[in-house]
Amino acid sequence: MQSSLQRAVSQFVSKPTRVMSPTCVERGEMDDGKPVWAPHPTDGFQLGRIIDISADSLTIEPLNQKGKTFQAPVNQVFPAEDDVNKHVEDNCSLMYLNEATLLNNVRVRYSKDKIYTFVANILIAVNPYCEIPKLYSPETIKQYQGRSLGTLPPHVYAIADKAYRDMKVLKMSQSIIVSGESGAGKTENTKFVLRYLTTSYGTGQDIDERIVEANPLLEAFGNAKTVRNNNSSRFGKFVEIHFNEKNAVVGGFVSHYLLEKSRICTQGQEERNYHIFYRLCAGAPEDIKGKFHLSSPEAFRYLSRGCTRYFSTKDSDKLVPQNRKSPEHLKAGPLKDPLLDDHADFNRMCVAMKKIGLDDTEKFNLFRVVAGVLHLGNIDFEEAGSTSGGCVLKKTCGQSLQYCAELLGLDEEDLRVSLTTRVMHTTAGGVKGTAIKVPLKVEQASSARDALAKAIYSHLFDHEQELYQREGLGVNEVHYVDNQDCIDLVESKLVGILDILDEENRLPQPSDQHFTETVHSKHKDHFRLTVPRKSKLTVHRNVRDDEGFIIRHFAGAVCYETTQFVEKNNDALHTSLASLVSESKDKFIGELFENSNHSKDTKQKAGKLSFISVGNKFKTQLNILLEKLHSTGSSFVRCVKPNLKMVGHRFEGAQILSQLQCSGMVSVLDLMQGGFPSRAPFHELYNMYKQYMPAKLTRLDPRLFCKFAEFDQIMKSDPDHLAELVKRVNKWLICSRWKKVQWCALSVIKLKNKMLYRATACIQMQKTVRMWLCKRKHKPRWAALPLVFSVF
Ligand SMILES: Nc1ncnc2c1ncn2[C@@H]1O[C@H](COP(=O)(O)OP(=O)(O)OP(=O)(O)O)[C@@H](O)[C@H]1O
Repeated sequence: MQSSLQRAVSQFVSKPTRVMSPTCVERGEMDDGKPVWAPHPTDGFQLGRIIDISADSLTIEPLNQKGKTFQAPVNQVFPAEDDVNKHVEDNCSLMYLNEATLLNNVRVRYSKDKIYTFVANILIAVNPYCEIPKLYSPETIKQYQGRSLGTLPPHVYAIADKAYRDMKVLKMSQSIIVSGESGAGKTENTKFVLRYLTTSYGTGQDIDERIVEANPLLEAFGNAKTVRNNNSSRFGKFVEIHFNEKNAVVGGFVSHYLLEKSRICTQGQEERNYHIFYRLCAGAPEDIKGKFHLSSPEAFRYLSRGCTRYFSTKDSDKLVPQNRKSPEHLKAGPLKDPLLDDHADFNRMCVAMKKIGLDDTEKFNLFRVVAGVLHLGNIDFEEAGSTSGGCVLKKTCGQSLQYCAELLGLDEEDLRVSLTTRVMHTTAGGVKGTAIKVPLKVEQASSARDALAKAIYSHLFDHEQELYQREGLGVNEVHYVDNQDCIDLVESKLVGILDILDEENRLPQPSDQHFTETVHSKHKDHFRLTVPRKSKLTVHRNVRDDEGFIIRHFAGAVCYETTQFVEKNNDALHTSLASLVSESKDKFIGELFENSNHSKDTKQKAGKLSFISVGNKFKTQLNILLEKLHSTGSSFVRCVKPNLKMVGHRFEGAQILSQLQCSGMVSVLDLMQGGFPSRAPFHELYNMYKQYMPAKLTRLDPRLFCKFAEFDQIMKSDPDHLAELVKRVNKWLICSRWKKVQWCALSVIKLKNKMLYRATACIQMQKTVRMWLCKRKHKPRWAALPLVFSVF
């Protein structure tokens, strides 16, 4: 491998001949018969030869299909490397930097189980969907400690170590931003970063363990199977690791934002609710199962409408009693995933709970509430048949009501009444403030039940987090960012989609259709917003204009179907239910709702079903996250999902290419066109790094100082290599000075020769001019001489 010093020197001094984004045609390379990368519908790019060119397209003959040709736009054809099977650790060391060579490099590396690739200091991580031997072993962790980027093969550990060293040296907090689509590997890579930092730079105390162990519990309550990812995190996460003045890990801070609450009550047919529900059903010991009246997922409305199969292996499937399996599971068998196993994960989760300091009672309480939510979902309503227009509980639901009340510590009758009526306080006429009970219709009671389930579960989710805080791991809430004009469309005051939605929620009779129509009418000419029928996809074209809208995001167009938007935007729980749970005689449930806004708000605004905007919460959280990120240095990991089938060793080029484009990697390559991976004024770099350089080097002029090396390599935090590096830099400096001296001597000689030449030329010119002047002066006399001679 080329040493990084050499890389740095070649980058700044001799400037490698790189050919960048201009197409091969623009550079006149088309007629030398070299292979080029041309678009391919599924592979992203294919190798071919240019046969002909027209004004804006090229005729390409694929290398593997001689005689067949196709047309490709000029700007989508790129030069290929001479050896297309060659791969490099840092994509920037390729001769041609373009999206096709990037995709090919990532492809070749992926085929050799090299899932990580650098593009300068950004790490691309392709999800292998299988275990790669030794990739994350303790030995590998050791190898990366204190080693600079580029000295070892690309790895998420290298990024973690760089962030750690930057924090140590620059005395500034660092962020590692891990991005990618669902299932691309963000959670896994974040876990590896945590494991790396706590293993390498922990204090050896159990706080390190707790930071890592916090994950299984968070995942159990916040992750679910979706069609795109078996273990999809349905909440945003911002994990902080705190270091003391000796740069050792002393604590952590897990921030989360907006759990997907709708999943608690409904899921798509092939999706599941949160893992915890299935783990409890599959793995709970018989005594817990009995106490919490658990059975198969099929028996619970909140689980039965989605996929009811467990994740298990051949062996663990035998450990799950038959009566806990749904007919669907018995028929189709278990779901398979190398990292998921509901039965075993239940036990793993119990161990993790113990490790983070939860005792048996706390564990029992968590499970009890989860079971309570399941039984709550089974409560059903029917019309009362009286003139009140209200509803009553279905007779068959008596047991669910009893179990639910028992598990949540509520009075059975109170729960029944609170689910079927709403308390209103009179504001006019009669005695002001008199409470009256308004009967609820079947749909209203069902919505109230679901709202209660969501509120209980999300409070439970927040309450885990509080436990971490108590144990030295904290919580707060944040959100994520997108590009500016889209953000304005969504966020701006009054006309932004979120504000339009809030406005709709405040109407006496809000509706999803009216909200959608308002969005379209307020943004009729907005470039980023359009109606579903203009979509390229048939499935979107079937959506009516008042049922959705399309936003053209940077990453591509997304069709938002607006059914349930109004409902999802309201976090409020009606008064009677909110006070019912907050006054539960069960201490644990009481605590869950103790400091909740619901109880405060609903008391204050009694009389109306208050509105708590989910969208607004989102905005606030986003700003908090942005502020945090602004105050830190950043490193980036771009995760890539290799295929939609979620299997190993399958590289679907076209969709990987689109992920690389959307993650900005292609733009990064364009940025590198000049050969400089990053840009900073010379004096800033000089000031930042001079204290870590030997005195000999700091005396140099900032411009020269900045020329000679990759500073990261010379940082104090790389002590093993510092002496060697300084030696090399010195050598380079001597060489470069010697070259300068040689150049100076040559220049002086050249100048002397030039001066001599000019002096001779001057004399020659003087001679010529003088002779000419003389001749002119004496010409009359000289001309008269023959006449005088002829007279004599
Ligand atoms: N480095 C890896 N090695 C082995 N398997 C991996 C790796 N990264 C991801 N996976 C597999 O891919 C699955 C999805 O990864 P992960 O949950 O990290 O995706 P994600 O980007 O966090 O998705 P979401 O946004 O839906 O939460 C994992 O459950 C695991 O099976």
